[in-house]
Amino acid sequence: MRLTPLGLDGAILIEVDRIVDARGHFARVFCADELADAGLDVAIVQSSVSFNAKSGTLRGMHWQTEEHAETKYVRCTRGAVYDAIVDLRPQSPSYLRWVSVELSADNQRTLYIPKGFAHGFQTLCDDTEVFYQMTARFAPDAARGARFDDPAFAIEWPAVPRRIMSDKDLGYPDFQA
Ligand SMILES: Cc1cn([C@H]2C[C@H](O)[C@@H](COP(=O)(O)OP(=O)(O)O[C@H]3O[C@@H](C)C(=O)[C@@H](O)[C@H]3O)O2)c(=O)[nH]c1=O
Repeated sequence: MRLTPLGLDGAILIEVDRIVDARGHFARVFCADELADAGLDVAIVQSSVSFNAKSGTLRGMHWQTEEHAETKYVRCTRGAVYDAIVDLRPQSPSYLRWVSVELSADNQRTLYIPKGFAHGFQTLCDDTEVFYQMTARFAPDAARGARFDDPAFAIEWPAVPRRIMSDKDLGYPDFQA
């Protein structure tokens, strides 16, 4: 695996090294020992799948507060997404900055998102599946969100003819820094 820092403190892009043969290829996408040696949090307690029927579906921006804060490993296992994260840790050198990466079934990348970040994605094609693993269990009372177009972050999203979003995600008030 190859680990590349993304410019926001602690956020990392994990890429695979493919071992190719006549059948196709093999690649490791997660190794607790190797990732822990690199300083990553590997204490995964839940994994979830998000299926998105239509291109232009946007979920986010989401996080959990305080003791429920979660590190996430995010992969796209079918189709492709534009994935965006925002550093919401006030003490961080990258506070309120965002980055995006394209994750797809083809590129087999994993986005490592530390605790204290908001996370969201927009699908780039129909029938897209996102698989993600977390180090904290889902805690609805600790779940928080910010609007994808919040001016405090000004994330640049790919243009789409129509964005498909939940009412919850459309309704967050402006983020209060
Ligand atoms: C996230 C989550 C939701 N749910 C339920 C709550 C609700 O009834 C239904 C759909 O929830 P949501 O609308 O919040 O799902 P969704 O918008 O897909 O939420 C996800 O968005 C991405 C961007 C993330 O980063 C994830 O951590 C998660 O917050 O599933 C669970 O039971 N467990 C979970 O872990």
